[in-house]
Amino acid sequence: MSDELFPRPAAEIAPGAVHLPGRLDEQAQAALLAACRRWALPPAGLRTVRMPGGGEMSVRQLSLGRHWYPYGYADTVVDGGGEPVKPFPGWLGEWARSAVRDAVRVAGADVYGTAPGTVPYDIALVNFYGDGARMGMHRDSDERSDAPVVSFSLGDTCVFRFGTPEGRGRPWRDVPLRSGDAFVFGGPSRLAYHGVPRTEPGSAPPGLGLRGRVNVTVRAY
Ligand SMILES: O=C(O)CCC(=O)C(=O)O
Ligand SMILES: [Fe+2]
Repeated sequence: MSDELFPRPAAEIAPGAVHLPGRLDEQAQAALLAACRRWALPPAGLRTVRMPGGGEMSVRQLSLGRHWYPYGYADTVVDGGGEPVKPFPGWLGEWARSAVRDAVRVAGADVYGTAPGTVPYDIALVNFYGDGARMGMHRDSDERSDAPVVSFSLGDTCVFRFGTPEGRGRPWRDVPLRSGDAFVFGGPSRLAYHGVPRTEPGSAPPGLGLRGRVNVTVRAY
């Protein structure tokens, strides 16, 4: 990005886990945020997720293509009002495939198996982090597909903690994700534990007009 003091290079954080800084330019960030604001409206809009143990996630969420609930996918908001989930937009799948093609340039042609750029992405989870929201260490393991997960970040910078498939503890790496960054994890890291221990309130680019952080993770079922 043009306002970087030092350029942040693309980096492989763990085998098959690639940070792509500045993947979305200002215009693409604004377009994705505008779409998130439309998707956040009811029906099947932004909601507070209740965990089976009775607690609530501090991150508010919505789904596209398939509705995620703890722990599975459904066609309707089965743990809420029962509405059909909003469709997954084809352009978002194209953005994800394009990020995977870039990740392959960093991590190597074989890391995600064959033809990573042709993955039929059909699900997105949109996460909204207000001040103080966080996401505990978890694996994205409710999908049947082993296609790489692609995440796009908007707004406040966060610390993205990326560990191993073996357990939620160390070793892990803490990667700052800024507005416009993408992060791709697949291959040997597809089921790695990851989470967001904190965001930096007020760190969003001033021009974006967002207080908080939005993350969009694109997945194949
Ligand atoms: O907010 C993030 O960067 C990560 C989100 C995440 O891990 C998820 O939605 O499963
Ligand atoms: Fe996740």
